[in-house]
Amino acid sequence: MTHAPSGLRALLTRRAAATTLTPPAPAAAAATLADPAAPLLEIAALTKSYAPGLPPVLEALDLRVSPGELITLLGPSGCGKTTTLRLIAGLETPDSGSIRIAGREMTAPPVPPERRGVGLVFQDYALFPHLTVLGNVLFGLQGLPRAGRLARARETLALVGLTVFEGRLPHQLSGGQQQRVALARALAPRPALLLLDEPFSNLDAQLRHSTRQEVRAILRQSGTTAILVTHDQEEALAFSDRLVVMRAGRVEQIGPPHEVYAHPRTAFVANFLGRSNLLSGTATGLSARTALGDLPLEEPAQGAVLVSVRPEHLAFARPGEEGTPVTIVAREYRGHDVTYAVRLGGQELLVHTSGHEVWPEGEEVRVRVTCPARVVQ
Ligand SMILES: Nc1ncnc2c1ncn2[C@@H]1O[C@H](COP(=O)(O)OP(=O)(O)OP(=O)(O)O)[C@@H](O)[C@H]1O
Repeated sequence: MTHAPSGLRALLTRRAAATTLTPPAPAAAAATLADPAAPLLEIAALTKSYAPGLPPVLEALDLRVSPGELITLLGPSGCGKTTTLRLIAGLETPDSGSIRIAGREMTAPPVPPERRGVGLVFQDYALFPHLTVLGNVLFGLQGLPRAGRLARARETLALVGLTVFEGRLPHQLSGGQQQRVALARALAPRPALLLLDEPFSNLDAQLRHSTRQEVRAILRQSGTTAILVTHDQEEALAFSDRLVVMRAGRVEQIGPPHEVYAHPRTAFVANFLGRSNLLSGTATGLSARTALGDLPLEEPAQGAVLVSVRPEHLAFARPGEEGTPVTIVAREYRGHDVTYAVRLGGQELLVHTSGHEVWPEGEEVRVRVTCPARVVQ
C-alpha cells in the first residue's frame, strides 16, 4: 500500500481504475432501512451543459432506481450516458436538477464524491500493477478501521471467486479476472450504488459474455444496486432489470428489457434496440393498410401511422398460405439463423428465419406477418 497514489479523487479523474468511495453516511443508510420501498436513487430534472451557449448534453433527465435493481443506460455514442454516471458520482456538477441517493440530496449543497457511497468500475479497469490482488482490494477500504479491512477484502474476493489469486499481481490474471478484481475493489466498501461504465468492453467476445454473467450473479448475490452504461444492445437486454434508452440527453423509453423490445414507443427505439421494419400505413382500429397488406395492430389507431414489424415477425409463406410477393436481395447466414433483405417495391425489409431452411439470393418469395404490428412515433 505504500506505493499507492495519494488521493482517490485524482484516481477517479484519471479514470484509471475501478474504485469505491466510502460507504454511505449513517443518515443515508437509515433512510433506506426505514423505507425499503423508497428509491435508492432519485434523479429529477437533471440538466447539464459543458459550455455556455452549447445545447445541454443532458436535458431534464428523470430516473428512479429501486434498491437492488440493475439498470442499464443504453444509447448511441454521445447521448449522455457517461455524463449521467459522472453526475451521480459527483465528478461533474449539474446546471440544475437534483440527485438523491438513499434519500440524501447530493447536489445542493454538493456532496463530494467520496461521501456519496458510490462505487465505480470503468472499462479501463487498470489495477495498480505493483499491488497484489488483495492489495488492490484493500486500497478501496482505506476509509475503514484497520482491523476490519483484511477480513472485508477477503470476504469480497471470495464473493467474486478470486480467493486463490489473492497473492497474484494483476498481469498474472486474465482480463476477465482483472475486471473481477476491479469489481471486488469497488464492492468491498459496500457502496449503496455501483456505477459500471462499459466494464466489459475491453474483453473479447467470449470472455465478455461470461464475465457479464458472473458480474450479474455477484451483484444479485450481494443485493447491490447498479447502473451499467453500454452501447451494446445485447448486453443491455441480458443484464438489466430495466433499461433506459437514451437519445440526445433525454430518456426515450424506460422499462424491463422484454417490454421495451416488444413494445418500442418510437421508431428510434425500434431500430436502436434490435432491428425493425418501419412501414407507413393507414390505420382503422386494429388494422393498418401497408405495402405488406392489411396488418393486425397491437393497439387500435386511426389515420396515417408508422408501424414497426420485427424481422422475426416476418416469415416466408408456404404453399397455400397468403403472402406478399418480394425478392430476396441479400442473405446473412449465421448457422442457427438467417437474416434476409427482401425488396418490396422501393423498400427493403429484413426477414429473420431459423437456419434450417435457406433460400438463395434473387429468389422470388412471399412474406407473411406472424405477429400484430406496433404503431410507433
Ligand atoms: N468534459 C467535457 N467537455 C465538453 N464536452 C463533453 C465533456 N464530456 C463529454 N462531453 C460531450 O457531452 C456529450 C455526451 O458525452 P457522454 O460521454 O456523456 O456520452 P456517452 O453517451 O457516454 O457516449 P459514449 O457512448 O461515446 O461514451 C458528447 O457530445 C461529448 O462530446
